Amino acid sequence: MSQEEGKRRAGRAAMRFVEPGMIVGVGTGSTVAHFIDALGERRGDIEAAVSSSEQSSRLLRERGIPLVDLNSVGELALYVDGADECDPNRCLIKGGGAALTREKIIAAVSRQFVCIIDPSKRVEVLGRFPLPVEVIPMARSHVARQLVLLGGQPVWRDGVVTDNGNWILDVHNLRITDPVALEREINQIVGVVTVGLFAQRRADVVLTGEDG
Ligand SMILES: O=C[C@H](O)[C@H](O)[C@H](O)COP(=O)(O)O
Repeated sequence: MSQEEGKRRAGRAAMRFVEPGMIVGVGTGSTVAHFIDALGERRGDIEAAVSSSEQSSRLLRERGIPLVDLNSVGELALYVDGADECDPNRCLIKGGGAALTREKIIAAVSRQFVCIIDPSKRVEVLGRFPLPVEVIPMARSHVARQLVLLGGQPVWRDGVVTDNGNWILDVHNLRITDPVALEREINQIVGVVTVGLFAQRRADVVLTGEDG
C-alpha cells in the first residue's frame, strides 16, 4: 500500500466516529484532506465543523460544510486530525504543516481525539521527525538557545508564518523518551506559543490505513 493510499484509507476510516448532528473538530494536512472529502459526502448529516487552520477552512467551505467558531460551542464530541509521528502510547508529534497551536486548542476541548495516519508515521520513540515549536517572532533566538540547552538542534522554518502570525522552529536530534516531561519543559520557555508534542492530551484512538 502506498503512503497516499494509507492516508486515504485512514481519513475515510475516521468517518465511523462521525454521528448525525455532530459539530466535528477538523485538523489540518494531507491526511485530513481525505477526511474532509469523506465528510463532504455526508455534509447533510453533521451540523458544522470547527476548523484548525485557514487551509482546512477553505477545504471545508469548498465542500459546503458550515464552519463555527470554537468560542460559540462548548466541548466538542470529536476531533479528527493527522500527525507527523505517533509512538506506541499514542503520543504525537504534530505541526509539520504549522497548524499546531489551533490543533492543540481543539484537541484540548474535544472528548475524543481520533488520529489518522498512514503506517509510516508509527515510531517506537518520537523525535525522528523534527519537533515543531511555534514562537513569538521576537523570542526566536532566545527560545532557540533554550532548546539547544535541552539537547536539540533548532532550525528556523524560514519564510513560514503561522495562521497566528508567529514563526516555527523545527528541533532536530531529539530522542523523546519522556514526551509528557518534555512538553511541559518546552511549554515553560518564555516566548513559546506551543510545542508540537501532543502527550498530555494525546490521541484516544489511532487509525492507520491498515484498519481498512
Ligand atoms: O500542522 C500540521 C498538522 O499537525 C498535520 O496534522 C501533520 O503535519 C500531519 O500532516 P499530513 O497528514 O499532511 O502528513
